[in-house]
Amino acid sequence: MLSVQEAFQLILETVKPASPEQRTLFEAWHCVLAEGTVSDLNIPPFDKALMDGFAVKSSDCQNGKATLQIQEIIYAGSVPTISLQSGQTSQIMTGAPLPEGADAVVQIEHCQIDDAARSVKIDTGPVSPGKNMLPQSSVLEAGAPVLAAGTLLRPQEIGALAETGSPTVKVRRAPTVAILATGDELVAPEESPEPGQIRNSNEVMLHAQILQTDAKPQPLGIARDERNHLRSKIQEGLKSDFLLLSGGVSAGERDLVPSELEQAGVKQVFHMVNLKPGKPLWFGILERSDGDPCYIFGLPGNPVSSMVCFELFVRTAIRQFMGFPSPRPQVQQARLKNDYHTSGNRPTYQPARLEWEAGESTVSPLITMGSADLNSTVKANAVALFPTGNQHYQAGLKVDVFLW
Ligand SMILES: Nc1nc2c(c(=O)[nH]1)N[C@H]1C(S)=C(S)[C@@H](COP(=O)(O)OP(=O)(O)OC[C@H]3O[C@@H](n4cnc5c(N)ncnc54)[C@H](O)[C@@H]3O)O[C@H]1N2
Ligand code: MOO
Repeated sequence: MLSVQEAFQLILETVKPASPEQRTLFEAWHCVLAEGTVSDLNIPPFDKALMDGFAVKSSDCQNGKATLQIQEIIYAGSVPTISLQSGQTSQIMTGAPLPEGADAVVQIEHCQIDDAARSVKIDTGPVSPGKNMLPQSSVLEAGAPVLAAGTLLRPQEIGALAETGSPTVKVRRAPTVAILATGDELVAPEESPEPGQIRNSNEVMLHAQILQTDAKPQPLGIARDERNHLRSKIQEGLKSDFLLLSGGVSAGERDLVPSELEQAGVKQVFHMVNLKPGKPLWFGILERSDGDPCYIFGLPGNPVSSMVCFELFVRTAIRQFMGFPSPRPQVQQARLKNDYHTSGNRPTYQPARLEWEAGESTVSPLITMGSADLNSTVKANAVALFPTGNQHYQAGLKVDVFLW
């Protein structure tokens, strides 16, 4: 059976990043840059005052006291017209360009203006060159790289792009993701299940998981375990960039999903991965006539299996589509808080509680009734990874975890 790492590899080889598109900065939040950007100007573009006060030659104020002749007032947005000689100063506002000859700014709070004499008396500590000013291009030089391809655009990156002359950027879009829950036993969450029925929790859960990736969920409701109904719902879902089916992928007589996907022209990439929960995971691709493929995941119906498979594999595929340079889940290490015992013939991905204690991460795998026990995941904020086999792990050992 395919290992988790092999499954990741096949997903990354199959899913192609979306074609880049140009977007304004108002539409680019949480997109991934498809091309690196450079600054079109020096940052700051001029020697810039960082305080309201007086632009001075620091050599005039070395003992912190001076009386200087005022030349002009320089506001933010204006350009100084007089270069300072020794004994001269110009009043300046935060953000305004320093006049030639000035190399420091003294805060207005340390200045006493004599309007009649057009002079100012400064009484401050020693003034060193560069005080209260930001030299031209000290942050960035024109032509210097600002952001690399693959960068996720958070608010600070969007601000930096605006500052450096990239009002539109090439990004990759997030995909549309159709959700199709399958099963005769399912009823909507607002209904009271009859004997043998259960509520469709996977659809809304997948909807929320998709939103967490920034992709656009498209819920299609429930497909019954009947070929014609499933077939028409699958056709609807194949119009999206991704189609997630939940249930009907293992070995039951009404597990129609793999054969119906094949019937719809979907090429299977893999079926069955060696992990617990999530073994019956199915993945394939449809090369559509419009040129854009649809990527299809058949997620196991058990809610915890569906959730874990999404976090591991679907999230990775969506991140690959969006152009993230490292689409796989970020694994970190934490110390086991208590002894833990594993059994079974598959690597286990166990819902767990990660905490920060005494300066390090600790992890407590949660007691669960298995892949149908969604309730145990409510207390979890992480998944702990344990290899195959009957194994005793002592408290204090470091184990791999990822957040969810
Ligand atoms: N003979 C075998 N039987 C099973 C195997 C196997 O290898 N051989 N694998 C088991 C494993 S592991 C899993 S996981 C499940 C996955 O089965 P399916 O993907 O075919 O899912 P279903 O049988 O349709 O449902 C399983 C379980 O989940 C409930 N379910 C389904 N959809 C939803 C939903 N939308 N919301 C909430 N709960 C849902 C469903 O009622 C079942 O209880 O197969 C094992 N069997
Ligand atoms: O792999 Mo299944 O998902 O254990 O229950």
